[in-house]
Amino acid sequence: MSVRVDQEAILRWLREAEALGWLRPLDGALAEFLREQVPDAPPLLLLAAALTSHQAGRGHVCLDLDQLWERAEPVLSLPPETVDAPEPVKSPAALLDAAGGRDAFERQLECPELVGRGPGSTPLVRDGPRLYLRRYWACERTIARVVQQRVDAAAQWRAQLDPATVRRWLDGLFGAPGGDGPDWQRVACAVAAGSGFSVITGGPGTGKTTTVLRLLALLQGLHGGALRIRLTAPTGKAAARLNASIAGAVDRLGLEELDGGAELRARIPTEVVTVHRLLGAGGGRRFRHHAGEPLAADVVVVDEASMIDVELMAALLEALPDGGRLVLLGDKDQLASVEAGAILGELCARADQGGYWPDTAEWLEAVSGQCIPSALIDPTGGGLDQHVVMLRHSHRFGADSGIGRLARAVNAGDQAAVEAWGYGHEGDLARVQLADGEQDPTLIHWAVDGGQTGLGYAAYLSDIQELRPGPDASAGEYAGWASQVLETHGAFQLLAALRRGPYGVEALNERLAAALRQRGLIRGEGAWYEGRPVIVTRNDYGLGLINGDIGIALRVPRFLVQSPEAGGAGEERQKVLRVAFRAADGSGRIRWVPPHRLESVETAFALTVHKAQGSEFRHAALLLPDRPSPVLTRELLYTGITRASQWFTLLEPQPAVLKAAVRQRTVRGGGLRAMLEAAG
Ligand SMILES: Nc1ncnc2c1ncn2[C@@H]1O[C@H](COP(=O)(O)OP(=O)(O)OP(=O)(O)O)[C@@H](O)[C@H]1O
Repeated sequence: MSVRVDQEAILRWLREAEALGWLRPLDGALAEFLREQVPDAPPLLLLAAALTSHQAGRGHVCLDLDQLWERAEPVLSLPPETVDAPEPVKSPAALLDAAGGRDAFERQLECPELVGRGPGSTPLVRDGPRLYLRRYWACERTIARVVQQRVDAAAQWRAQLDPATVRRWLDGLFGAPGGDGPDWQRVACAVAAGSGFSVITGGPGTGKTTTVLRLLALLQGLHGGALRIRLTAPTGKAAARLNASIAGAVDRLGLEELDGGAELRARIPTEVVTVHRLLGAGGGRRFRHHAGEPLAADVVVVDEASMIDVELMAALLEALPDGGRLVLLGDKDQLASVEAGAILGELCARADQGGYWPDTAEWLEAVSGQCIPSALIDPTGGGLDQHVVMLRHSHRFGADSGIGRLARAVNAGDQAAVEAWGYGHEGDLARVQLADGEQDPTLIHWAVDGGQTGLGYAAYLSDIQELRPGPDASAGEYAGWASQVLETHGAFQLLAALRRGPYGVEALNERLAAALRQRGLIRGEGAWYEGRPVIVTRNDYGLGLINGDIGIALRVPRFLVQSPEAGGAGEERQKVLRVAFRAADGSGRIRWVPPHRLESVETAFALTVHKAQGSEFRHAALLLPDRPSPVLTRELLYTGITRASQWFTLLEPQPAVLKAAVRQRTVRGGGLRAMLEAAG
C-alpha cells in the first residue's frame, strides 16, 4: 500500500538524514535547488537527485536504479557503518516502498525540465537504468568517446609495426621466450605497442612497473629514441612512490647489454609527476592542457590508475594529442578512487576471461612469440578487451606465500579457502581472534609489539629514544635519526575498515595512544607529543606536503629548525617539537614542519584501508569490526591484505564478519562499459 509522500516529507527526510550524518549538506541542498527551479518537481525526483549526489560523494558516478531497487542499503551504504536505522528515521528503501514502488518512482523521474536523456542543460541525465549529475555524465561520455576512437583505430596502430622487428626487440629485452604458458609481460608489451590505448592490470608484484619500463624501451627502440614520454600518477603519494623506485627499476632492466642500450636508457624518463601537474593545474578548475592545447607527449603512462577519478580521467583523455598513446597501469581489484569513478575496474571487467579475438591472438603471437591460451580467446569479445592485459604471475608472492594465497582466495570470493584459514601464526600469516571485543589486550599486543613478527609500533618509538643524537650532534645527524625513525615506523601499520565506532580508526588511535603512554613509550599529554605519527589529509602546496604523507613528531634543537648553519649552544640547543616528513622528491631529505603549521593531519596509529592505498608495509595488521557493514567488502579486504609485503595479521572479534566481507562486492555505479558497448 502506498502512502502520500510529498515534497515536504522528502525534504524533511533529507534534513533528518543530514542531521544523522547519513547525507552531506550538499545532497539536500541539490534537492532544495531543484525545487526552486521547478516548484512542482516530483518529490521522488528530489529524493533521487539527493541520492545521486550522495552516491557521487561516495565514489559512484551515478545512481544505478536497478541496483537501488534490488538492494538499496548496500548500494547506498545507508544507514552507514551501522546496521540499524535509528527510529523513527526510515531507511531510504522503506521510503521508496512507502511511496508506491518502482512504477511510481519511474513516473516521477519523467521531468524533462530537470532530467535530460542526453546532451543539454538539465541538471540530471538519465541513461538507461542510470541517473547522473550532468557533470559526471559528460565526463563518462568523454572517456567513452576517446577510448572508443582509439579502439576503432587499432588496425592503423598495428599496421605501423613490423612484427619481426618488434619480436627482435622483445627477445632482446626479455630474453628468448620459454617456460610454461605465456609470459604476460611480453604480451602486455605487444598489446601496448600496437595500440593507442592500453590497460595493464595485475596484482601486487606482478611486474607492472618492470613491464612498462620494458615497453618504453621497446617503443623508444622502435622510434629511434625520439618519443616524448611522460610518467604520471593520480595522487602525489603514488607519484612520489614511483619516483623513488623507478631509477632502480630502470637499472635492473639490464639495458646496457643491448646494442645501443645506454642511449635507450637515457631516453626513458624517471621523473613521475601527478596528473594535475602534467595537465597544468592552475588556480581554477580548468587545466592548461585540454583538447585545444594538447599535451606535448607521444606516450603518457598512468600508474595506480585505479585511483583516478572520472573528472581527472576525462581531462587527461581530452588533453591527449591525436597520435598520443595512453597506457594505464593498476590493480583492477583494489578499491577504486575515493572520488567518483571506478574506471579501471570497468575497463578491466573482462580481463580475467581475456576475450581476445582470434586475429588479435594471432597478431600477438606473431609479435611476442607467446601463444594465447584458447580459454582466453573469444570471437564475441569486446573491442576494448583487445586492449587490456592482465599480468597473472606475482614475482613477489609465489605459490608458497600465504599472503599471495589469501589475497587470491579473497579476490576470487573463495569462501571455502578463507574459512579453512585457522587461527594462529603460520609463515607470513596470522589470524587472531579478539575474545574480549575491542578491549582485548591482544589487539594492543599486536599493534605495539607486533605479535610474533616483532614488528609493531614499539620498534620506532624505541628508535626515537635509543638512536637520539647526542647533545652536540649536527643537523645531518638529526636528519639521519629522523630518517631511521620514519623507516622503522613504515615497517608496520595497523589498518581498520571503519572510521567510527569501537573498531574505527578514531577510537583505535585514542586507545593506542593511551596504551603507549601507559607503557612509557610516549610521554606528555595534549595533541602533540614526541612520537605522534600523523597522516596529511589534504594537499598543502605551501608546505610541499601531499595527501597521504606520513610524518612523526620529534624533539629537535631549536637551532636546527631555525638556522641549521648557526650551530649554537646552551639556550640555542633548547628542544622544540617538529614533525619530520620525508621530502616527496625521492631524495630522502627530511623536512621539519612546526606542528601548528599542519592544518589537515590526523593521528596515524590506525589508518583506514582507503588511506593506506598506494602504500606498502612489511607488516600490516587489519582489524575487522564485530559485525558486518556495507563498507566491508571483498575489495577492501584484498586492498588491506596486499598492503603487507612480509607479514599480514588479521585481528577479528567475530569470524563471521570475514566470511560476510568475502561475499560482499563493492558495488560501483558506472556506465562506461555500457557506453562503450553501445558505441562499439
Ligand atoms: N619477469 C620477471 N622476472 C623476475 N622478476 C621480476 C619480473 N618482473 C618483475 N620482477 C620483480 O618482481 C618485483 C615486483 O615487480 P614490479 O615492481 O615491477 O611489480 P609491480 O606490479 O609494479 O608491483 P607493485 O605491487 O609495487 O605495483 C620486483 O622486484 C621485480 O624486479
